[in-house]
Order: sequence, then C-alpha cells, then structure tokens
Amino acid sequence: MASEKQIALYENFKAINSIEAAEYEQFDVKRGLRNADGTGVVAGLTNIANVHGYVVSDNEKIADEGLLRYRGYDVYDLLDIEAADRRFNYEEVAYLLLMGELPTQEQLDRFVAALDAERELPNGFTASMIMRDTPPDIMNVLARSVLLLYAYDAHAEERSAHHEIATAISLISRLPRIMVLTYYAKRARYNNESMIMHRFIPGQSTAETILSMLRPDRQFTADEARMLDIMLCLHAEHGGGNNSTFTTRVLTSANTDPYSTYAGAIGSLKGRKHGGANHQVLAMQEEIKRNVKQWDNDDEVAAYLAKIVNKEAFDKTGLVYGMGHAVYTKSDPRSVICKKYAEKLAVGTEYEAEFNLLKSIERLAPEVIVREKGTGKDMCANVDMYSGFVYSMLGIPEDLFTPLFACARMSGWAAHRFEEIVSGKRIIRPAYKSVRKGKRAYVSMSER
Ligand SMILES: CC(=O)SCCNC(=O)CCNC(=O)[C@H](O)C(C)(C)COP(=O)(O)OP(=O)(O)OC[C@H]1O[C@@H](n2cnc3c(N)ncnc32)[C@H](O)[C@@H]1OP(=O)(O)O
Ligand SMILES: O=C([O-])CC(=O)C(=O)O
Repeated sequence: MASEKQIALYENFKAINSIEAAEYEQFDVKRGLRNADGTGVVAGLTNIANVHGYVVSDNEKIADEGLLRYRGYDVYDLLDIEAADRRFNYEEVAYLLLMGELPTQEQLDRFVAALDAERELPNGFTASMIMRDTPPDIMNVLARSVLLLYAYDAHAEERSAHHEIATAISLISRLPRIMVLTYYAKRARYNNESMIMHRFIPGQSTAETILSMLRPDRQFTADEARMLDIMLCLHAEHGGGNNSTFTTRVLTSANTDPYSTYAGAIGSLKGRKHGGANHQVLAMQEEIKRNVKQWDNDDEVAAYLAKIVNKEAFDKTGLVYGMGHAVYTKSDPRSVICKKYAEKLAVGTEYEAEFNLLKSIERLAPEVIVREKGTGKDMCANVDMYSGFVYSMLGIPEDLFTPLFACARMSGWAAHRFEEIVSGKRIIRPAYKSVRKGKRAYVSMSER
C-alpha cells in the first residue's frame, strides 16, 4: 500500500485520465466496441457459437428472446434436460466445441480417456504453485498455474494443431484439480484448517471429479453430479465477443503461446462485470437480506435496490449484479435453465425464501433502474443471477463460483483460439485517436 506522502502522486489520477464524453461522440468512437444502440461492433466471424438476443430491423434494435447455440446445436437440445436418464454432457460439449462435431461413442470414449490421462499435475507443482503464498482469490492461482504449466511442457513454443489440442485437453483436465487443491490450500493458510488432497478417481466425469475431490467424505448423489454437469455445460461457451474469449482472441492474434493466452482469459473472467459477477450476486443478496426486514415485500426490496443503483449501498458501483447483458434483452437462456433447476431444488426447503428473493430482484431491478436513472435498456437476469444459488444448494463454497466458470469456459476459449489461429490472419489492433492537440515543447528539469 502506498504511504500518505506517495498518495500525493495519485491526486491527479482522475483528472489526467479523463476524456470528455463529448469527444467520444465527436469522433464517433465506439466505446467498449459498442454501437450507439448498444449492439456490438462486429469484430470477427465464428462457427463456434451463436448468441442471439435482439434483431435489427430498419436500423433499429428490437429486443428478442435469447438463444444460444454451440456449433449450431441449441443448448436446450444439447442438454436434453428433460430426459430422465440423461448422462454427463460436459465432455461431449467440450468435444463438440473443440472438434466441431458431436462425437460418436468411440470418439467420446477416446476423448474422455485423454482427459483422464492428463489430470495428474507435474511433480512438486502442488507445493510450489498451489500451496505457496496462496492468495485469497482462487482465480489468481488458476492464472499463475496455467502460466507456469508452460515450464513443464517441453514443446510449449510449438504452434502445431497437435500441440494446441493436447494443451487444451490437458488444461480442461487439470483446471478442476488445481481449483479444488487451491480451495483447500486457501483454507489451510487463512483458516488453519486441514489440507484435504483427495486424489481424482479415473473414469469419473468432470462434474463427478470435482465433487469427489471437493467433498471431505467424497460422497455425492447422481442428481448432484448431473446438476453440476449442466452448470458446466451452460458456462462452456459464449461466442467470440465476451470479454474473456475476446481476450483469448486478442492474445492469440499476437501469436503468443497457449498458456499465456489462457492465463489472460482467466484474468478477464475474474472481472466483476463478467464471470466474477456470480460471486457479487451472492454478496449483494447477503447485504439485502441483512438490511431488508421482509424479503417478500416488494416495496422494501425495491427501496434497497434503489440504494444500490444510486451507489449508496453494496459496492457503490450502482450495479445490480446478475442483471443486464451486452447481447441478451428479454432472456438469457442459461439463466432460464439455472432458475428452473434452482426452483426444483429450493421449493419446500430452507432455501425457498432466498430463491424468492432472487426472483424479486430479477423482477424489480429493471423498473428500479429505469426509475432511478431516468434511462433504461431491455434488461434480463443473466447466467450469474442463479448460478451461485444453485452451487450453494450443491454445497459448493462461494470461493469456487468463478473458478468453476473458468473450468467450464476453458473449452470455449480453446475453440476460439483454434479458430483465431486458422482464420484470424491479422493481429487484433484497433485504433485509438489521439485527442491531445499539438506538440508540447520539452521543459528541462530546472525550469519545471
Ligand atoms: C457471464 C457474464 O459476463 S454475464 C454478465 C455478468 N455481469 C453482471 O451481472 C454485472 C451487472 N451487469 C452489468 O454490469 C452490465 O449489464 C453488463 C456489463 C453485463 C452489460 O453491460 P452493457 O450491455 O454494456 O450495458 P451498459 O454498460 O451499456 O449499460 C447501459 C446503462 O445501464 C446500466 N446498467 C447496465 N446493467 C446494469 C445493472 N445490472 N445494474 C444497474 N445498472 C445497469 C449501466 O450502468 C449503464 O448506465 P449509464 O448509461 O448511466 O452508464
Ligand atoms: O457474452 C458476454 O458478454 C458475457 C457472458 O454472458 C459470457 O461470457 O458467458
């Protein structure tokens, strides 16, 4: 932390870094690579996912129900969520994203075997990378672990298709293990608790592996593992424009190595406006629960949301976490699915009141935002609104909410890296217009 004396250096931070909003308008600069109506500037083409949330007709953006397709397949169909005998799908979804086609049984078996074969971490890795100076945020350990796995790969600088696929498979396989080990390393360091280091059980799906390494008694039900599997599938991919995947694209376009690329993507996903929002939703909900006497009273809940929007409560950013999306307007299909499962799990249990509170936030926030800000955009709950709640009901600690997102999204990032390598062809390099006028004459030290 900087001392009081040093702080003087930062006094002008805001003034020096401010650019007038009018200048953005004057030069038609697309802030956040967004057009004036909020639609994204088209920055690339992809075959990997279709994220649909509006239609543009006569140059006008018209809100629409959300739709999400992986390689052309609707997520609803892929998950076959109504089937009583549904199997684990994350591996199938990861295969589809990486290889472009649904696997045959034989291809899937080979893919699962390849994932299984990669779970082991290099000798000494847990002690040096996970248990040493463990920071409180697991996302930072995921990033540094990925970055440093480079050191254990004799071909790390190779850019062949074979190496790219092998690296992606190895990271999809290892991230869940690193995540769980880090969770226990963190508890050992900050809470003086025992370090649990369950080994993975060969042959288990990713969801089962996570639960069996995480739970002290290693026990879980088939329904719990299927629920987690659905969550992994829902978080696996979201087009080229989401912040962490675009980060993947940007780094890949510079022709850097895969480890540096995925570490950067993890850093982006940690952001509270992106994957980190699932963590914020829970913290925000806890604050609302502490400050609102009757959780089922719309007026009370709306009044507290107004405080949040007016930057008087919670983290003072003015954001209601779990609400809003850059693409979705009427609905985020992932949130629809999460909510449905959350309801199934919560009704009739101690969680029901909390679930109803989340539903109230989802229903009330759009009108509160319009009322308090005087402007509004079509806004729905996003994937982060109910995901943390589902994890909580599965007994998954909040420290793991965003890391779980990273484990799942690893397959989407890899698919986009592959596509960028083959089809990108240009270093991503947008322009920044300099608004500083004229040249300043250099002033020597004695004259300043
Ligand atoms: C996995 C994911 O990444 S899903 C998204 C998870 N993130 C969150 O839940 C955080 C809360 N939501 C948000 O911050 C935003 O809605 C985002 C980042 C998801 C999308 O942002 P955008 O589509 O770019 O919306 P944009 O930033 O243009 O917002 C337009 C206006 O609505 C406001 N707004 C948007 N979302 C919210 C919100 N959840 N709460 C309050 N105000 C909001 C913005 O502050 C902005 O107001 P301003 O014009 O006064 O600055
Ligand atoms: O698409 C986005 O901007 C963010 C998002 O929902 C995701 O990455 O899953």
